Amino acid sequence: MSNMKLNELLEKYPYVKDIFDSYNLTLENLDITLDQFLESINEDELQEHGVTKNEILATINNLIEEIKEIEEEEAKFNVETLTILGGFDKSGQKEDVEITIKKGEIISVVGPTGSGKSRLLADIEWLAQGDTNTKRTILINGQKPSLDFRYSTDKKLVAQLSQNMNFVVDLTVREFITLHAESRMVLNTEKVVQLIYEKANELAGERFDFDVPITSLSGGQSRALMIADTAFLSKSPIVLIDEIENAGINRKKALEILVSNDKIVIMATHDPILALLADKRLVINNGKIAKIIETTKEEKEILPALEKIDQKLLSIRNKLRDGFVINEIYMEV
Ligand SMILES: Nc1ncnc2c1ncn2[C@@H]1O[C@H](COP(=O)(O)OP(=O)(O)OP(=O)(O)O)[C@@H](O)[C@H]1O
Repeated sequence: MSNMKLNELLEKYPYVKDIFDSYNLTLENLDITLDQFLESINEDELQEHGVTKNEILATINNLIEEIKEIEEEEAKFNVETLTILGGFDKSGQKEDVEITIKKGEIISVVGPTGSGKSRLLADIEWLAQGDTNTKRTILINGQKPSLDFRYSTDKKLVAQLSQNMNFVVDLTVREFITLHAESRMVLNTEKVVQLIYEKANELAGERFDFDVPITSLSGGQSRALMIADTAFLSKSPIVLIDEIENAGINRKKALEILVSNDKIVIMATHDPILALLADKRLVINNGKIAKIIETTKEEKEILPALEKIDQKLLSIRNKLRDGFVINEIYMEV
């Protein structure tokens, strides 16, 4: 380590810069080794900070060890595919499916109320191994996953945005996001915190302040916050979304920020727009995946028309909310 040039060291481990900054050490020439740099530091300068060269070196080594451990953990996190092996429907009939979802795909889950959409998401979240009421099995990269992921609170393979988000901790919005960003060791915490706050407000119907307690947020605002938080801070490669449409938030924007090339997004929905935004939809009936439909080109083409109808409905809803009487102008679709 001490033989590494500063520019290589900082490129590989940018956090090391924070250690130098904390001792007010200016890095002028990055083309020298860490050893040479430490040798060049004035002893008096170090005494001011009550630290020795060896202690600085040890701090750097510890930090790098921690980063390596995090990177090894993250490698276990790489999900190329997720496979659902069918179990049994509500009547005990075999669910004859095997579906493999690839990284970068968006899948919607549709079906009547009570048909088993949330159950499918729960099976995925639990990484079911024939041990839920559906008897489904979930494989990751074609294999049985480590079930440690079930109980891990910080290293979750699956991030779940469920229908009800109730906060119980006594933190402000700013404190909540900052705490999470710090635990994720993101660079530029302040910037990320600001970004999440802004995005959450874009998604939420009504704006909320940075310094309000999270317990005072409305259902829609809480979900908007969790969506933005998941989008920018969660490393989970699989994101499950359960009925985003009921929260009164901007659904399309929410999906835009959640979807990224290296994630699998699976959402249960009653909303035709969200359903058609997906690459494929799983149709659930009586507790089983009854059909797997690839979204057709024609279906994608009718999306703008559907969005127009949706906008119209939204504006009528807002007029009603604001106490207006609806007249013919608003009824023209
Ligand atoms: N294959 C199955 N075998 C046994 N029970 C099942 C199966 N699939 C779903 N269920 C059960 O059926 C009930 C309704 O399922 P679920 O809540 O998932 O429906 P849903 O489609 O999400 O409904 P909604 O649209 O109202 O949210 C749950 O109790 C669930 O555990």
